[in-house]
Amino acid sequence: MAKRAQRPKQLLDFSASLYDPFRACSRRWMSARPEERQVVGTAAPRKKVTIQHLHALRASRTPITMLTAYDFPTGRACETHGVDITLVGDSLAQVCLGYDSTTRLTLDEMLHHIRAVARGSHAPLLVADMPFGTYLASPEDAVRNAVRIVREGGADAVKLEGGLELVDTVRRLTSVGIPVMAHVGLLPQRHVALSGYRMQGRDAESALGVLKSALALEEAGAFAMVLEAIPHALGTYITQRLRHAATIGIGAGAGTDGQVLVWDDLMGTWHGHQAKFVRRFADVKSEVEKGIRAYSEAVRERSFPAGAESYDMPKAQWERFQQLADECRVGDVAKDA
Ligand SMILES: Nc1nc(=O)c2c([nH]1)NC[C@@H]1CN(c3ccc(C(=O)N[C@@H](CCC(=O)O)C(=O)O)cc3)CN21
Ligand SMILES: CC(C)C(=O)C(=O)O
Ligand SMILES: [Mg+2]
Repeated sequence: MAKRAQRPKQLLDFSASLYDPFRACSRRWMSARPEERQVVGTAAPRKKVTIQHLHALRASRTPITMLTAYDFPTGRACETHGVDITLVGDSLAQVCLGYDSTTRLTLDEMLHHIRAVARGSHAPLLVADMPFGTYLASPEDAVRNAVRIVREGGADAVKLEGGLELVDTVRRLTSVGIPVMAHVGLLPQRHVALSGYRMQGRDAESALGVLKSALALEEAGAFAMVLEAIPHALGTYITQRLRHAATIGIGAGAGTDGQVLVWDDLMGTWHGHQAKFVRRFADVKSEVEKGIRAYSEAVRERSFPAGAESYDMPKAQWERFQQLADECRVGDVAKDA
């Protein structure tokens, strides 16, 4: 009895319900109508990740995994393989749409991709970047555009790049019930003003600037924040100074509450410049090459399709067809029509 009181009971309950697939499955089985059971099949459905769950993960020092997704299959992969937060990042401008900067992405383009991801990713918290220029003019403008991201896109929360200048906007969004993930440090949407994709907080003054932004954005209501390209000691320090907002690092060291990477960087399918913070966890690019090479070769040597990959016709029907076909003339076709 005394032993149990010492343990953070609530946190243990969270992790059990989140990660025990059998429990999640059996609960769904009990509540599902028969027609739903067919849809559910044998795969264990995951429980929805909430902001409360994320705070619990932070409190129990369980690292949070966030990964970008840009379409239905990548969204579904995040759902299937246990990612905590699916981010429809505006990096899609570069890695999916071929723009040279995230500043080129429109809200309508973003919405098109959020909707696709949302159809595949149900359990992870679904966060979407607000594209450049959709939250800067005024807090009202930000609310109007964030409402579209939630209502038309199906996102759970929005992410905004910026510091102190966004405090009013974050307060407005959270006050109307739109959860906000902040993004401080390197701000890719401002790469021109920053003279490139440069690490931030290298000297004491600029490090203090990042800390002030982080503290103010938490105070304004951000439930979490991305820390991008800052010294690892600063990433750890900010994480410790925040009272409840979860820090998700990308190039911010191992001391943050979680990590995020761009899908194509992780999979090894991004052909452009690779930042220092990227680790390739898979080599999908070479698999793609292998697949295309083998396919083209098989087509060119006529080994594809094989008999088993083609459709048969009963022999008698084929013989009858040949007779009919031999007698068939253009004039007959016109008469049929
Ligand atoms: N594929 C991809 N991955 C990303 O992480 C990403 C995108 N695209 N597009 C949007 C932004 C742009 N990002 C970037 C792009 C480049 C660096 C980069 O090369 N940084 C230098 C820092 C050098 C310095 O501090 O002087 C590096 O070497 O890491 C960092 C973040 C992050 N986002
Ligand atoms: C890299 C993450 C944090 C992002 O903002 C994006 O993918 O756009
Ligand atoms: Mg982004």
